[in-house]
Amino acid sequence: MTRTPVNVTVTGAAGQIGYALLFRIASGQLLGADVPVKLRLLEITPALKAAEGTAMELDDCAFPLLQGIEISDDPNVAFDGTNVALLVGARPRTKGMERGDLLEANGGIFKPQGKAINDHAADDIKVLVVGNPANTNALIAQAAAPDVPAERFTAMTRLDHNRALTQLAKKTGSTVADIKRLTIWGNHSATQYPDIFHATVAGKNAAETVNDEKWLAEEFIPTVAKRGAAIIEARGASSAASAANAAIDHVHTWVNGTADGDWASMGIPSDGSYGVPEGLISSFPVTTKDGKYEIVQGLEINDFSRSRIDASVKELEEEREAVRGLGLI
Ligand SMILES: NC(=O)c1ccc[n+]([C@@H]2O[C@H](COP(=O)([O-])OP(=O)(O)OC[C@H]3O[C@@H](n4cnc5c(N)ncnc54)[C@H](O)[C@@H]3O)[C@@H](O)[C@H]2O)c1
Ligand SMILES: O=C(O)C[C@H](O)C(=O)O
Repeated sequence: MTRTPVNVTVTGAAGQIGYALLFRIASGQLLGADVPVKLRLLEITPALKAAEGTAMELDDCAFPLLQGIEISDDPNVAFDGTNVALLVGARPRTKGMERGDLLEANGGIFKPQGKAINDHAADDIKVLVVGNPANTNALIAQAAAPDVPAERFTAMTRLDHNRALTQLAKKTGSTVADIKRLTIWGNHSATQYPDIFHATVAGKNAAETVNDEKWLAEEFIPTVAKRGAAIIEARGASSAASAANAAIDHVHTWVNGTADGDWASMGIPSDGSYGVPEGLISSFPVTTKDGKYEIVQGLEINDFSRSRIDASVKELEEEREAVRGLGLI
């Protein structure tokens, strides 16, 4: 194998998403079956032993593409020379915690990580934020990394995208492979807007195929937007394997490109497209090629979609104001 290994850092590596993610990265599913990787696991000090246990299991898989594992509780070490950073570890909301407290606690994680990325990561660094609130955590990390191009900081809405694909496939009696051009707009939260007006099912417009606005408004959108809470209710823990799968999809698509005639959803810094204020990290339809993404332009946004996109964007603006008020950006 002659290729230089790609350094991939995973934060929160001893957590449940970390456990579902690391083996897939090491097996080549993140970047490609011919791309060797070196893993850097970042954890808080009390979780280092658990991360070591995961590293032992990774060793025991004898993955041909895995060329090294380093474990650290220091972001300056974990992000040194890294090419792909998956920021998974975050502070969950606990009982009695207000939203402001949650944002502040996560600021204490994502600000130093952003700075460490700024100071130590490789020039081609790509960052995916998974830890919630993902869009605003990405904004915090980005603000702490002024030397890294802003567009390298992204937030995960691919799980929402995948959830929407399956719900639409079930409704239309098709398979997810039949569906193209679905979009998640806005925040990775209950205000997100899964949009099927530009989607196609087996080549036909999805909204026309469904032809059921009541289902769209009262079943599809709430099912997708509240799926995270439904999983927590059912499992007693938040989604892990499906979140890890979406992280794999997000980075794989970013690096390897979207298929002709299709697009994906990514939380990315807005350039002002579709009336989303510049700089907000909001989900858009994107095509990707050669490791770069572009927002799909020229989509007609009807009134039904407009009000829902605006509501989610408003929430993102409020989160941005809150972290600005806390001096985090
Ligand atoms: N964007 C999405 O679609 C999506 C989906 C599912 C879950 N999530 C979020 O992903 C995050 C992780 O979920 P999980 O189930 O793996 O949680 P988890 O609690 O099982 O694991 C989190 C890990 O992060 C570690 N951690 C905490 N602070 C850290 C720091 N400063 N540096 C490094 N590691 C740190 C913890 O020690 C823990 O091992 C949560 O915020 C969750 O809400 C997002
Ligand atoms: O961790 C959560 O709050 C839910 C998660 O973001 C999900 O969408 O499954």
